[in-house]
Amino acid sequence: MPILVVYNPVCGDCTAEHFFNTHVIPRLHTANRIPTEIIRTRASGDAGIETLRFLNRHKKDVTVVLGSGDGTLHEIVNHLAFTTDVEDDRAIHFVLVPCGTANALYASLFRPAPLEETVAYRLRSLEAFLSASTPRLLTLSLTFTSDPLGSHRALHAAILKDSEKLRKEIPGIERFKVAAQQNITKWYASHVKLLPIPSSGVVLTYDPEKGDFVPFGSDENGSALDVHGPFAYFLSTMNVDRLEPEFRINPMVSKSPPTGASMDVIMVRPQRDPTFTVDTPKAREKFAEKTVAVLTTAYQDGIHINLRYSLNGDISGGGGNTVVECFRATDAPQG
Ligand SMILES: Nc1ncnc2c1ncn2[C@@H]1O[C@H](COP(=O)(O)OP(=O)(O)OP(=O)(O)O)[C@@H](O)[C@H]1O
Repeated sequence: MPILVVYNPVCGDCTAEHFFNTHVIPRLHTANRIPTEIIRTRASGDAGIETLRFLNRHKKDVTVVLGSGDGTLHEIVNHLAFTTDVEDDRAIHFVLVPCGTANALYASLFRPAPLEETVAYRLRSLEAFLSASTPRLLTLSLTFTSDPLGSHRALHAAILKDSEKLRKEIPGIERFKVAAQQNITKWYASHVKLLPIPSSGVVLTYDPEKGDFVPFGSDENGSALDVHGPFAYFLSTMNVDRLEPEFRINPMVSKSPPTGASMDVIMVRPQRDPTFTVDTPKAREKFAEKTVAVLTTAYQDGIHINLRYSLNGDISGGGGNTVVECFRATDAPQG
């Protein structure tokens, strides 16, 4: 199978090229899997263009050994998704070499073994490929955004956008925390319609008592679930249980893996706080302390999804509403 090696020299701390020259390419050679082509991206968008060009040159299944973070992989997938140039029945195997900042997909698929040395950890996907292990299928979603007001972004998108401006100054994952602080008092007025998972006909919600998903209340009849904001945090994920190696924002992806195509939605809605009365700048500032507190516990192996309010609005071990809501649903009409 033809092998395309692509790396992004500016992702993460800009060491992908060195890592590839020192470890990845020599390892491919010793395993006698000689790269068909090696591409060093020159600009944003290059990885997608080069992958498509490679696919068109080699009319069969291909392997892409990709040295980057999540963004470059996302670019390739997006580029291929919107082209009509590639036959549908082609298999594209990705071998991920984490060189980016967060590497959420890699960190979700591969957990470091105790005392595992960093280079060996980063070569796990490559070694899996060389030992012909069975590839993992991932779910892809096609998202259409229609926002009549044009200006609303959910907290997670806001963090990503603002963290990009900090890349030079803070090359590591710390920039996500700084960007989160810059956006934490914002609330996002919006409304989301969650559609039932086709295989079960229901929208699922996480129940901390059961430690698992259960059908959402009255929606066992299979109807869509309307969720109204404002939202202090909103994220939808597929395939990943974490957004950086220790920030396990959606532990249910690994604890209770989806059986078919679905997406998980994680949200914090301030109006679930029993002490919420009225939306004022002061109330937002006060609630931001709770958002920070609850999201910080995602770093403790994702325990945030079990936290509930007590009657006085504290979020430490009460029996009221969950602070974070976690749903499993689909985002598009089926059939
Ligand atoms: N040669 C290049 N010059 C400038 N930008 C590039 C180049 N090649 C790729 N890019 C861009 O670099 C950006 C960052 O890459 P990527 O997202 O893979 O790394 P990261 O942001 O450090 O990691 P992560 O997404 O895991 O946090 C991408 O948006 C991509 O378009």
